[in-house]
Amino acid sequence: MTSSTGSPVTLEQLERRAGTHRDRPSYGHDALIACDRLVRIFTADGVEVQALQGLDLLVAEGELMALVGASGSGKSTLMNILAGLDVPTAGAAKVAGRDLLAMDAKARLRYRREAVGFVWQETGRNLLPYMTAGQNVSLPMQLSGPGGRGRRAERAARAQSLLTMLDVADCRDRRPHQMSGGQQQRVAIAVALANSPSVLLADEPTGELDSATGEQVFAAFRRANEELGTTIVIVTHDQEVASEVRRTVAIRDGRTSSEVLRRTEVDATTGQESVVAREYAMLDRAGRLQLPAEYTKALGMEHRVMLELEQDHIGVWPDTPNE
Ligand SMILES: Nc1ncnc2c1ncn2[C@@H]1O[C@H](COP(=O)(O)OP(=O)(O)OP(=O)(O)O)[C@@H](O)[C@H]1O
Repeated sequence: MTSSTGSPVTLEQLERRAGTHRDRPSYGHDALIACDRLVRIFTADGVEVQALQGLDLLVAEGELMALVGASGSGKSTLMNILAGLDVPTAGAAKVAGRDLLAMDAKARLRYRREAVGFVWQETGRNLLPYMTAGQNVSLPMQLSGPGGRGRRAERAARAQSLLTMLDVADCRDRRPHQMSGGQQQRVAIAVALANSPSVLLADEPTGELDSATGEQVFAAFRRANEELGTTIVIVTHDQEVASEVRRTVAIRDGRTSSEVLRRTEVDATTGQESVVAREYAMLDRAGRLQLPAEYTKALGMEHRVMLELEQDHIGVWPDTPNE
């Protein structure tokens, strides 16, 4: 074997290299959500659908982030896995220290009750129709652990404070059909937060609402994130929601393909604040990079491209065999 300089690699160098690798912290060791080469294959009528094709995703504790992607790209499949409702075919997924592939039925139930909360698009799926908002929020606390969480009065007090935080205290004694869609979704967030989950997952939570109401619901997520520190992942088609979070991750064909990061910059002379957004392509751990379809189409890139390593960047050119 030779090194990059052409000289033979010594045993000592190989050992040192192996040692560095051993000491390196594992992928996503400090992330609250770590998906590593996640694969989910569905078989329907003998046909295989690869809904997730080696998806990598890290979410830090305390983040409020959005997932976007075309219909069928795998967003709901990922959310169902993170919610503990579905199990991946291969890969690894850890949420709040729990290995989602290794949980038995009992651990999975506890995970769903205590570690994650979810809010779905269909308002009717989030709340029990015959219970008031206050009862809906108290229920998960009652169901968790032996004897439920705290006494009845404590549960009612917590329900009241969550409803107040999310600006729907006036709905406490109303049943879902007596509330607007936006109020129902905010009560649903309170239900999801009842057992102080580490992660709150929301699949198109503003999908059935008009934009003004959707904004109020998004404000409720933001409040939960800021006041309780809950990590929140929202799947959305809503451009408004996607542009209001610090990080938006796009999923394409069952993989994370690009990411938009936003940060606030303050103008040195005027002191005025503005949000600067920057788009990044994802580089997976095997070095694979997914080029945006519009870029490859614009330059007629297909099958293979030419690469050149420059001092501070890598050049990518269309394959032009006749030149
Ligand atoms: N239970 C299932 N059985 C078979 N195929 C499925 C199943 N669930 C999802 N799929 C397929 O997996 C792919 C990803 O679906 P998924 O629902 O995760 O996409 P999505 O990004 O959430 O789409 P949308 O935005 O329309 O909800 C699709 O091709 C879908 O048809």
